[in-house]
Amino acid sequence: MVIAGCGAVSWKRPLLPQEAPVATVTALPNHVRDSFRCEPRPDPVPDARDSSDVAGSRRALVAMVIAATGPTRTGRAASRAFATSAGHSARMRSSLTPLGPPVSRDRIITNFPKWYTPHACLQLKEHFHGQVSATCQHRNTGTVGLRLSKVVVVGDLYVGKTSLIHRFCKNVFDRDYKATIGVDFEIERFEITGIPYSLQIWDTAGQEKFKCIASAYYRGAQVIITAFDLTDVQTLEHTRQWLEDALRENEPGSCFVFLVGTKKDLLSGAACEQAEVEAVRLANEMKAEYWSVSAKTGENVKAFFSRVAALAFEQSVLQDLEKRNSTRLQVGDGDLIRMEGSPPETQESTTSSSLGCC
Ligand SMILES: Nc1nc2c(ncn2[C@@H]2O[C@H](COP(=O)(O)OP(=O)(O)OP(=O)(O)O)[C@@H](O)[C@H]2O)c(=O)[nH]1
Repeated sequence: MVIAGCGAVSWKRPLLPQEAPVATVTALPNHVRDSFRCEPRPDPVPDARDSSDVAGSRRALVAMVIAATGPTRTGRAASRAFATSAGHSARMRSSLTPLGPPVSRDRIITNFPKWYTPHACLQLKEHFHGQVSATCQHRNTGTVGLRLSKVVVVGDLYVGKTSLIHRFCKNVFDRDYKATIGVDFEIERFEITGIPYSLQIWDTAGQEKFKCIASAYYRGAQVIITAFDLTDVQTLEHTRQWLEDALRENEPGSCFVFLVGTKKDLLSGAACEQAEVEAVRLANEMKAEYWSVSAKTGENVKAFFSRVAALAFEQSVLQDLEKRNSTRLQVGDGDLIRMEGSPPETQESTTSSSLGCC
């Protein structure tokens, strides 16, 4: 937040749940500013996996608004909002194009990325599920390649959520702290076993006063990342509450959960090990996968997000296959296609042949 003089404050207006990143507004009139204060929860967030076109057009609109208002705004937050949104619209265009430009080489995943520690990981296996590999080989992944998986990053203020996302998405690190106001997001495109796949990574504000805005964006998450600062044990303790809040907005069992210790560069070997023991214990309680990372040095950042993308992708393909199979079974087993007067054997053979031909 940047003080612009005379009590005027440069704001990044909190996103409406259906919106993309937003213009920074300088010197908001009080009645407008009041309307941004914490209100009852806004409309439900549309599932990110189904709303890319809506978000894309809104994002383009927002970018235009920002372009129009840009010169009147001051402060770092303003330029950051502009840069971010412009980046979004460019990136979004390509993510909406099914056969868009190839992704950069370091976003291509061919082998299942490994866990950080086997003591707190969601899956020990080192290969994609057999069915997933076969489906991808035949390019038969249905709509998975066109979808976005929503990833929500939560945790106390100052733990390094924004820095982690920016290191991965933009390969930058900023030592100056700029609080996130409300939410922001990035879209990252991958190619996983030959199939295009995108993550929509939501950065939420850790400050208590913005929590009610941020929590409106938890819904529809396929992945929840709870971040804490490895040098501040209190932030680890608070992850339990952050996770509870995020899970409350989602279907039970529908999210992958990660616990991420940040600022690994600030700890020596022994101190880091000690902090990790505590974190792994909590990760197991939370049924989360644990990672230690450093946004400053970049250590483990790419490996971590690759793991997130692979797990989310595999789950999306499996869900898609399951949906297709259950649709076939419903058609095959339903009364609608039962042939009146057919003997039971004929009915059965009708059912199996209808399964085989779909
Ligand atoms: N040394 C070191 N500093 C870091 C690292 N990650 C973040 N920081 C610093 O920690 C401070 C807070 O980082 P942010 O990424 O803005 O924290 P945040 O969790 O997004 O904070 P909120 O937006 O308020 O929720 C900044 O000054 C960063 O430069 C890291 O890996 N190593």
